[in-house]
Amino acid sequence: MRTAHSVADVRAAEAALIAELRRTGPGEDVLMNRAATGLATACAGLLGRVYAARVVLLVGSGDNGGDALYAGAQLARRGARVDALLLNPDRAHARGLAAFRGAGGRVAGDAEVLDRADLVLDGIVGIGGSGGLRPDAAELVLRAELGGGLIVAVDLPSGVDADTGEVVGAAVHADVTVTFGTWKPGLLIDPGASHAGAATLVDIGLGDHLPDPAACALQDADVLVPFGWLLPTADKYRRGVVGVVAGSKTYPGAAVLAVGGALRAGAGMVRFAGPGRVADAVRAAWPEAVVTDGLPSEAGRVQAWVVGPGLGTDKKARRRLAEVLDSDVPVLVDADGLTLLAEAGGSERSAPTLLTPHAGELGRLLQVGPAAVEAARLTHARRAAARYGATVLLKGSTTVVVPPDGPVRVNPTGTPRLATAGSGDVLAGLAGTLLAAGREPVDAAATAAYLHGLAARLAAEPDGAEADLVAPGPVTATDIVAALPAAWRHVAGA
Ligand SMILES: NC(=O)C1=CN([C@@H]2O[C@H](COP(=O)(O)OP(=O)(O)OC[C@H]3O[C@@H](n4cnc5c(N)ncnc54)[C@H](O)[C@@H]3O)[C@@H](O)[C@H]2O)[C@@H](O)CC1
Ligand SMILES: Nc1ncnc2c1ncn2[C@@H]1O[C@H](COP(=O)(O)OP(=O)(O)O)[C@@H](O)[C@H]1O
Ligand SMILES: [K+]
Repeated sequence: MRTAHSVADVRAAEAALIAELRRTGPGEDVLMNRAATGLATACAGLLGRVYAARVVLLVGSGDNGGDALYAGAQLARRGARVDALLLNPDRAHARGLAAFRGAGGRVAGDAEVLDRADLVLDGIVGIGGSGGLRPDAAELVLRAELGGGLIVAVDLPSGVDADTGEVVGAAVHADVTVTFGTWKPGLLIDPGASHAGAATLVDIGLGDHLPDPAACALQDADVLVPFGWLLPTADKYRRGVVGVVAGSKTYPGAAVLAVGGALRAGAGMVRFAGPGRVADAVRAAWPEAVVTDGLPSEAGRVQAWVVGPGLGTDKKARRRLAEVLDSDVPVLVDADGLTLLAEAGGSERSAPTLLTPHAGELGRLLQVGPAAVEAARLTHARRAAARYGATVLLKGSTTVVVPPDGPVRVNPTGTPRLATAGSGDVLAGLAGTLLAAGREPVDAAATAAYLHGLAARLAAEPDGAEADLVAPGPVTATDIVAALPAAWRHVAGA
């Protein structure tokens, strides 16, 4: 699990560690020196040959600039030609600047050095930042970007909000980000995540001083293949019976895709309830589904419901949604189900509810526009979780899962290949089965998003989940369903 901590928690952990270090001996700037050593090592790796390389530091007035200066000093000692552009010369980190000068680093009088740099270190602002870059900093960053050298962000790209990934105004687009002590949520969540480039973590010893994370991102090893599959005593009820209420005359495909996602998530049984023609389409595509063209209440007992994909918003759809929400089992509400839920202002339920909106649907749930949601994904997902007393999986360029309390999950397997009609229906079925198998909503949602992204990557490039962006060829929602077994095998290491 990749874990990220809030700025407040990072600061508290740093203070505790510094106090401990002071008791046992080492003096000033010891953490900053650890950070700078990790940073200089990463830069040396990127440069290949440090001797005679041209490095420029963009130095703000806080400790982030201090990191850059100490790292610049180390590179200068190894023979790099290092120039520092001080945004606020009177307030640059004094000891860092002295070390930098002592190592042969130079303070540049002109931004021209950016035009010829092999590598630019962005030490303008780190976790102490607020808002976008100030105009003078933004001008230098633009020049650095045009200069064509590699841009390495110190701790996080300046202008990105460390706690949320929000970017208000200008921000650095880094090729690489070297972050210290722990991940920051803003490096995992868009738009911040797309400013970070390839991000790496340098350990500075905060370990024991860090509390529970604010956000986590699953990795392969965290996705547990349901044990029930392997038990000789497994039966279809123990593996999970999921009910799917989806599709309409206009959108029969949504039902077919949601049922496909549910089946390929390993359901013991998928029960489907939908109107005649939709039921026929589901029967034809998935003979293994147990289909009724009656109401959800006539479908038989299930351990979780999925309601909403392609459902429509007419009177019949309302009735179906109401029946499902009245049940005492976990319910996943998606798509048209969310539009109806937004109209109703919510629903009182005894069992957990999982909402899976995209930005437009989340906007409807909160009466704000989709652009506002995209710009502040975590903030809005949190608001919806609180308002609706539900776990919220917000889809899009970074899928985030917000439980009513506890750490947020951020999905690392997402790929723009998923942005194809019907792929959300597959995700709904997939997450619904995991709910039916007894997973907590946050776990069901995060695991489903992880497998969904992985399946899209594997559909594009069966030989490697990592290669998805370079592999040619489009991926359809049906391809994602077909690749789900390969995604399970991938996480199981088979
Ligand atoms: N505290 C510690 O022990 C450690 C801190 N470290 C570094 O210290 C950083 C935090 O340092 P600080 O708390 O001094 O804060 P920062 O250096 O992140 O930023 C504070 C300074 O930036 C200015 N500023 C704020 N928003 C700005 C914006 N949008 N545009 C331009 N300037 C802006 C502020 O006026 C202030 O002078 C971390 O990100 C990390 O790089 C590391 O050295 C590890 C150890
Ligand atoms: N830019 C993107 N990067 C990664 N994933 C994306 C991107 N855009 C959309 N997705 C994913 O694609 C899926 C689309 O779902 P949704 O919007 O519900 O579409 P539909 O209703 O057509 O099925 C979601 O899983 C979402 O997270
Ligand atoms: K920075």
